[in-house]
Amino acid sequence: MSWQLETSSPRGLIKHRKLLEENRCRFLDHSPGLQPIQPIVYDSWIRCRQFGIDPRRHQTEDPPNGADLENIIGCSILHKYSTATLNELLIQAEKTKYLMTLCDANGRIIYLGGDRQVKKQAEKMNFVLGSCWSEEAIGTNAIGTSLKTGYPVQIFSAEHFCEGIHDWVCSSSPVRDPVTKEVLGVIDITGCWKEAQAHTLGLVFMASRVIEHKLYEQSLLNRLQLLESYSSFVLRYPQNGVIALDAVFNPIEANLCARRLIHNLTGKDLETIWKEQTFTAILVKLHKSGQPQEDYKIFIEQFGTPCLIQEIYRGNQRIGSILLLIPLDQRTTPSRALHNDTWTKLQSASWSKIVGKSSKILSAISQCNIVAQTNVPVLLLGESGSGKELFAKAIHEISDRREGPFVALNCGAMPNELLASELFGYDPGTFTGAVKGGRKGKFEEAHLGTLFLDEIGEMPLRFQVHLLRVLQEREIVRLGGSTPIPVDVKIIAATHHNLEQLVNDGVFRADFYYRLHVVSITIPPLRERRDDIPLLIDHFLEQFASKYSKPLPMLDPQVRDFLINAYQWPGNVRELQNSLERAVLFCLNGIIAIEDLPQSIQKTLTDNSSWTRNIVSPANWKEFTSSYKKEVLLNLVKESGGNLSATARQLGIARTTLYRHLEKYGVKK
Ligand SMILES: Nc1ncnc2c1ncn2[C@@H]1O[C@H](COP(=O)(O)OP(=O)(O)OP(=O)(O)O)[C@@H](O)[C@H]1O
Repeated sequence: MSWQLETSSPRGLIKHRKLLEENRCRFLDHSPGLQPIQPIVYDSWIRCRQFGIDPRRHQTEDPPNGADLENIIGCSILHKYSTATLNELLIQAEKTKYLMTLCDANGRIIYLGGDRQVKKQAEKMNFVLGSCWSEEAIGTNAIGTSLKTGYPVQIFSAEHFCEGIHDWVCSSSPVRDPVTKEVLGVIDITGCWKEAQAHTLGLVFMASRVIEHKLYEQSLLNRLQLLESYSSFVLRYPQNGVIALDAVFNPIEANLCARRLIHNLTGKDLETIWKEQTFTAILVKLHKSGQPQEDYKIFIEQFGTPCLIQEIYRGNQRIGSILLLIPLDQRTTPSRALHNDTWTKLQSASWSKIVGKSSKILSAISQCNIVAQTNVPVLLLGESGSGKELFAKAIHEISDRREGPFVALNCGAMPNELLASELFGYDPGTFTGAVKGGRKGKFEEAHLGTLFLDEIGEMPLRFQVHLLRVLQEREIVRLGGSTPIPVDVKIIAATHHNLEQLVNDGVFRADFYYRLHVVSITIPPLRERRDDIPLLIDHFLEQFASKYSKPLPMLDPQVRDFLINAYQWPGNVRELQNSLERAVLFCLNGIIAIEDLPQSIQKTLTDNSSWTRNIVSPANWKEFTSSYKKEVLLNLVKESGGNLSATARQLGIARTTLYRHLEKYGVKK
């Protein structure tokens, strides 16, 4: 039988169909009439004819060499975020004698797993890591056809265009980019045709959905990081136009300065001019033609002003860029600044008062950078002494209200009867003994600025409704008065309580909670960001040495290790600050010993065995410094009576790893 004829025309296809009929085609079993072949297969065969593929082929081309392949896989974002899901599914695939693959947008296999025997058989058609399964390479097959059409497909036995693949059934589903919707690759399950199951297609479809969801989560994180960079630019270059562009150069955010500048120069708004002038395409072309650089200068004629582009990366993935428009009168300044900067640590002067470099504190700072640009209420959550007020002040200082007042009120420290007059003020003659001309309340004092309401969880229930009304109507009425006074105030509230719990307990109004909770930012307790402790110690030692005109003292290394790695800091930064102030005052010979610290800390340190037991866990072992690790190892081995298995268990490490550690840190049994 001549294969040449079979696919050259629709008639030929019918002949091909005959071949299927003689061989194996489940579609014929069910519909012996007119539609024996899936239309998707029919269309694919026609394409294969056009590509000039020889239907007698038995295998696809060889994969690229090891290094090239490693490079392809290493650069694949799809691979990075799919492997965990595929590994889970692989268990099922292996049991049912199937192979599971992930292919990139070119049809190249970048992940392959499954039953060893089946893998061996599949090698005959070059179904191996790195080989290409596009339609152009090997004709109709689920991987290539799914890529070509963008649909999930199952290709069964003789539906494959090439003879060498007729013993197989494969099911593939495309994975799309959650933002651009472009097909990034396909998930495929391949097995022997005799083991065919219609529901395999459902399985790959679900797998592709799960992976798309993971990619979506990542795209949200990318977007968050891009907006953080954007906020840093806005803060750093308040006189410049700043535009955030996504990975394919679409504008997603722009400051007022950029919008005004573009409108003045072009008479159109940013989005319109961007579309009309096809800037996206121009920038993509420019990006592709140039050497990969972190930042570069371009001239956009339509804006009539030089621009700088800063590429933004998350790990090694380019997630977007920031476009900085430089007005003609300050052409050189930002450019010089751009090149001098490290770009990654863009913190304004206000943040420099907040000591810390842990990821948790940096993430809180970034969130504050974003909310500072808006007028929505902010709720700061965190234990007492963790720095909520410091953050509230910083938000105020970087917002465009910084010229206005920052007014703080501790709702917990205020007697209930005085709360109303403190917040809303009173008119003359309201109380006996009150100030004669009446008095402004905190809201009026904070007009055009920020009102920080500390310990909001302590606010009496019946009073919350008044505050809610002010938040909604943006005006107050003084006690004893009747004229509404408009107030333009940004509210930052703070609490160490779990407000949701208070709402459930009926002591906090749900409507007030939701009004405050538009944006909540958590300031983590000090024990959860131990990276910050050494910085804070050094900062406070310097601060108090200078305050009391003493030489900079040294902290006993063992005490320092204990404070950094083990102590739980229930009073957070305030406790650390107060402890070190006391220590600087009382220490002798310039060395701070354990006796110079408060009793509570001394007691925990001397009760050595209990803190070792309580504090050491598999989760925090990795965070300890080397000298402290030795200390911990010694204590644990001692406590366990030399039982190394028990010690390894407590640390969550293997016995062999424990031996290595004991040797490394010089602990002898
Ligand atoms: N990251 C930090 N860097 C430097 N000082 C800090 C930091 N965090 C807090 N502090 C200092 O610790 C002290 C306590 O901080 P702050 O008053 O802001 O905490 P708080 O969470 O508002 O406490 P409370 O809930 O008890 O009112 C302040 O003196 C503050 O300056």
